Amino acid sequence: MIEVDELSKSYGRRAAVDGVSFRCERGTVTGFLGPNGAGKSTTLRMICGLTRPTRGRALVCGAPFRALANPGRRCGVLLDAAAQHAGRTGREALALSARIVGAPPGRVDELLELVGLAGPAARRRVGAYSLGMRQRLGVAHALLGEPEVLVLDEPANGLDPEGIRWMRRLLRAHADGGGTVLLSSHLLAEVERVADRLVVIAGGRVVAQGTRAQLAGAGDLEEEFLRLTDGARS
Ligand SMILES: Nc1ncnc2c1ncn2[C@@H]1O[C@H](COP(=O)(O)OP(=O)(O)OP(=O)(O)O)[C@@H](O)[C@H]1O
Repeated sequence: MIEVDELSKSYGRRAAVDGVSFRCERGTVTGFLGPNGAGKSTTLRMICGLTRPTRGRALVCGAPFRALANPGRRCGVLLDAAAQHAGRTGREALALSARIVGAPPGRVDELLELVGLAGPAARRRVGAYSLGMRQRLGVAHALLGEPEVLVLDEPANGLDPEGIRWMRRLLRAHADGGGTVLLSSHLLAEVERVADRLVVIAGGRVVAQGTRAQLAGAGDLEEEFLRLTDGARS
């Protein structure tokens, strides 16, 4: 479970995130949606203890991320798939993280298989990976410690249609198994098919949250999303 309470971050006089509050319950996928520059990444970074809030707080499994004893076993994180060591093979990178998290030896091959990087792909250097392959490896890293919570920033970036469907099914299965998933996107179509709840952010503020039906009823969700975020694109 994730609890975000009045989370705010200012850079100088500019508020990147301003009083953002929402909850992600176990067994659900929450889509965190907003146009470019809305404050999604900054919010996710604060949830994961990488950016210090100016105000407010975020709890993951009941505690601030930085206070979790072995965070990789509670909360799997994929914030920037491009930020991975280019010189290691996919398998080496994952094996190294497995040791840090304390994952059993067999987990690396199991995950490479799960994310579609088994075989020759696992033996290639990460520097030669496409963005989609890096996203897959990033997801494997996030899943290493078998965490309850997953926090993923734009995980569908660079994935082809088959990859997007694979990601959707993986996240759905994680939530259906009792996990908690929070994923961001600036593309409504990517998240509306998998998310149980949507949190829409624009200009650093939450402008709507709820189920699809609560947000748009029988109407057009895309129209509603564009209306809600109109004027807040930067
Ligand atoms: N380190 C920083 N210093 C100054 N301003 C920042 C910093 N990080 C983010 N910002 C600003 O905060 C605002 C929100 O940025 P953020 O990256 O959180 O948005 P986003 O919703 O993730 O956007 P995108 O979809 O384009 O990735 C933007 O105006 C951005 O320029």
